[in-house]
Amino acid sequence: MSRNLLILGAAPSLGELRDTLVRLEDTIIFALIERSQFKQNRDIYEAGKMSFKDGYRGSFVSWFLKEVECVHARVRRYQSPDEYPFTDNLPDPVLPPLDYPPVLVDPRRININDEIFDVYVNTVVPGIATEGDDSNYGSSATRDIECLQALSRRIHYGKFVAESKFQDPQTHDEYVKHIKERNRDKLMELLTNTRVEELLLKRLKAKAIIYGQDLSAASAGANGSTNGSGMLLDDAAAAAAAGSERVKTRVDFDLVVSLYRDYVIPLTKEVEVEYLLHRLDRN
Ligand SMILES: C=C(O[C@@H]1C=C(C(=O)O)C=C[C@H]1O)C(=O)O
Repeated sequence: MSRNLLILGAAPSLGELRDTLVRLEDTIIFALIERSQFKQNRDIYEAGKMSFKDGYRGSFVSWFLKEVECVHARVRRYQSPDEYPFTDNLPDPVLPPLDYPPVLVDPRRININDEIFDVYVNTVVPGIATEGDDSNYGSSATRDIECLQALSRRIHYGKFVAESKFQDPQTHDEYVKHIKERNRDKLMELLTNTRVEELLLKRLKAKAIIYGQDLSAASAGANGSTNGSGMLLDDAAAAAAAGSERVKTRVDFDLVVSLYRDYVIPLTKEVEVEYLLHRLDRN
C-alpha cells in the first residue's frame, strides 16, 4: 500500500495490506544483504565504547539512530501512522501537519521498537555478519538503521491488518467479545492465518536464495555464463527457484526465514493483539 493511500484516506483492504507486506520482504532482504557486507563490529552496539561531544552516553548506533530520526522528525516522518521512531523526545516538524484520516484507533500509539532493536542487535546482526571488526562503523550503522526502520515498519503494519480484520463484518462481533473479555489467546487465535504464514515463509526462502546469489561474479564460461559459485546462471536460477540448498548466497537464507518465523511474524501478531486490546478505549 503506498503512503498516498493513507493520505487519501481510503481504509486499505486486507489484500492491499498483504501486498505491502510482500513488498516489504524485498526491502528487508536487501537491507540485510547490504549489512552483511561488513563485520559485526560489536563495539558500535555497546554504550560507553565511544564518547560524544553532546554528552550522549549510549552506543554509537543508538546515537546515529537518534541523529537520523531527529532530522526525519523535522520533515514529519513520524506523523505518518505507519512510521514509528526508536528515539523519544523528537523535535517538532518544520512542515505543517498532513491531515491523515483516522484509519487507526490507536490511543496509546503502540510502539515495540525497543523489542525490535534488541532482537536485531542480539540475533540478526550475529546471524548475517561475520565476527570481527573492520572499522566500517558508519557504513555498518547506516545499514543497521535501514534494517531497523524496515523491520519496524513491517511489524507495526500489524495495526492496519488488525483494524482491517476488526472491521470485517464476518468477524467484528467476535473481536468485540474477545476485546471486552480481555482474552489475548482468543484474539491471537482469531487473527492468526496459518496458510498466509506458511506461504510467506516458502516465498521468503526462494527470494532470499534468488536475491542473495552473487551474480556480480557472473562470467561467460566455455559452456555458458556462471555465477559466483561457478553454477550456470540458468541452473542457479532453477536451483534457487526450487529452494535448493546448493546455491551459495550472500545472506544466510535460513536466517532470513527464521527471522520471520521466530520474530517478525510473532512481533507483528503481538502488535495486532495489543492494538485490538485497546481498540475500544476512549481516545
Ligand atoms: C499479517 C497478518 O496477520 C498475521 C500475521 C502474519 C505475518 O506477520 O506475516 C500473517 C498472517 C497472520 O497470522 C495477515 O493476516 O496477513
